[in-house]
Amino acid sequence: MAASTAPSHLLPRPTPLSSSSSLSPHRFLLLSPSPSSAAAPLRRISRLRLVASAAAGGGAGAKPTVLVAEKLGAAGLELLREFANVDCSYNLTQEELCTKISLCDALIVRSGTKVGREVFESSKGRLRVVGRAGVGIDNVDLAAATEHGCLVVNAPTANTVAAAEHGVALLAAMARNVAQADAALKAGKWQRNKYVGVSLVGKTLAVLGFGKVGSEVARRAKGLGMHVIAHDPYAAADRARAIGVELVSFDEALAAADFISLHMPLTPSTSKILNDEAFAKMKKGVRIVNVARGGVIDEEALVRALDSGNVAQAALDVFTEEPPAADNKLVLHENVTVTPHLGASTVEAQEGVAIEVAEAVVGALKGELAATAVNAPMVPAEVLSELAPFVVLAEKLGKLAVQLVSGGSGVKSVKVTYASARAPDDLDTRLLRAMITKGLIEPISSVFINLVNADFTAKQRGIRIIEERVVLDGSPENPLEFIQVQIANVESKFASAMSETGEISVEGRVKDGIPHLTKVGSFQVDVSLEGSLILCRQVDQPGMIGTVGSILGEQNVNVSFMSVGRIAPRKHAVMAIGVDEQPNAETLKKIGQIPAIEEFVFLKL
Ligand SMILES: NC(=O)C1=CN([C@@H]2O[C@H](COP(=O)(O)OP(=O)(O)OC[C@H]3O[C@@H](n4cnc5c(N)ncnc54)[C@H](O)[C@@H]3O)[C@@H](O)[C@H]2O)C=CC1
Ligand SMILES: O=C(O)C(=O)COP(=O)(O)O
Repeated sequence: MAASTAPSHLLPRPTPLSSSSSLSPHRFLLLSPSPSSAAAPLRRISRLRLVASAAAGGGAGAKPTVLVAEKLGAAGLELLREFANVDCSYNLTQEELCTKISLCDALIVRSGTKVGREVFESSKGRLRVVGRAGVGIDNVDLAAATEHGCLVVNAPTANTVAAAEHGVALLAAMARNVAQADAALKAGKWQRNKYVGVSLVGKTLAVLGFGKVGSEVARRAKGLGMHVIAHDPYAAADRARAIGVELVSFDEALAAADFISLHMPLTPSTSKILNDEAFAKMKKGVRIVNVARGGVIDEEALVRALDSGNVAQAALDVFTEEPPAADNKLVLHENVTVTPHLGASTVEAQEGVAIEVAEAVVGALKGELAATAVNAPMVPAEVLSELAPFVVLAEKLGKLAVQLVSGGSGVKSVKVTYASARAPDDLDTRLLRAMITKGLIEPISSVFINLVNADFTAKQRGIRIIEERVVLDGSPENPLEFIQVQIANVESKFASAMSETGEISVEGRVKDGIPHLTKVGSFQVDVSLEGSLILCRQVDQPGMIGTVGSILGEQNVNVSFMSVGRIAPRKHAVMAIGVDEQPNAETLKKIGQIPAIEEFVFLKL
């Protein structure tokens, strides 16, 4: 099936098995099960599909359209062009971007384009992927992307070394007044005394943010003979130890540093982390390098600290507002060295970033895994392939359960039970939860649910999904024995679907790779979840299967599977009948008129 015609769904990220917690901006990847239509039998499912339909808005067979809004390396463009129509339109105004975006399936930006809520709203659901050709995603409204089911991917590794090298370049250039001396000499001034610098060797460098760039800066600074300490609340001490760096508290870092280098993302908790209070805790004459984000420094406070001499020098690659205003006091300050956000701007890094982001965007449009996803969970490929049939089962159980609710709405509390012989830590249920949510919500709304927006949408609709694990004895070879979906506090249009404890209850298993419905209410059944399903409760008596089968046969409705579950012989039984075609109203009426049939329901899978 062409990627452009594949239906797609996304799946959620690993969280504890407790609730439908909202997605947080962390690495992820999206998936959707292979098409579940008759054209793509479940038996053939070999892997899950990622996010988005490449054809969104483009019609069957149409190539997706990728808008590249900032300059991208040639190798990345080439990769994109093999798969998509590529529109390179640089320097768009917000208005132009919003106009164009409704015709695009993917958007690629660097740090210079603000991808705010209005962009997602203007896309009218067509935009499936935003690719950030770099690390920082502070210019992308992740909450809005998630709400609109749009995957955000970045290129987190290809510019690490470039950013670290730029940090070290600024550190050395600042310490030796390279930029100032260069400008003076070009202006005809030979000022050897004015530009006496300070040495790096033996000085203490505090790296704030010990991630990819921070640790590469630390490694290089060690090579320059500096004593390196780092502050990062989330970094592992052994990783720091391995390169001879001591992790310290924020205040300890500020107090001990001769040089401070910033390498954390801009988030609400790092915004203006270097402010008046922080500058007051630093050694007098400290020197600061920022190749992270302008917003992590309170720029006005830095001007004050520079003017007072508390901070001797700063070297800045990034600014709160980019480009900064012509009269920006930091840019004009004689003790500040500036570059125009060049950290990632090496030939090598830009080629690498372009390839990294193009691969992620194309992969996401094809429905493959996005290892660099930012607003959905990342699930290892081997976990995905193992879970594939269970993911299909999860969606179908959600779909069945919600169709059994009378009135079709009012679902507020859903309990999902996963029965498995595996240790709880060894079963990632995020995908399953997302697909159950998809199954529950899509039949009763017009919202498209994917891995990105499943938890958000459930929460928004007031649906609480409680997950529970039943740990079974036996071989943990299969990830799951069964999944049970129960909807509480609702009535059912098929009373037999109610469990003894009063919830609508459906249970399923995977048999030979095929999802099966194995229990409805308290009745055991066994019907493969393909096509559609008729559930009947009848008096258990001979000839029922034949009677119903011949009514369906009269309308040429093919029965794929039949199973009868009964509580006791000659009492009540529930018959589950899988059908390839949808019976018409007349046929369903005839089934309902069979005297022994007490109730029945037709369910679409
Ligand atoms: N100037 C430029 O052109 C470039 C800038 N960057 C920026 O550099 C920064 C770091 O990038 P990477 O190292 O690739 O990211 P990363 O995600 O590998 O590392 C960031 C680190 O900051 C830490 N962190 C988060 N909150 C913190 C806090 N309150 N205090 C201390 N540490 C905290 C995280 O735990 C993480 O270890 C990002 O802001 C990125 O946008 C990255 C590449 C190029
Ligand atoms: O990767 C990052 O976070 C950067 O800051 C690089 O930004 P750029 O892609 O050069 O606009």
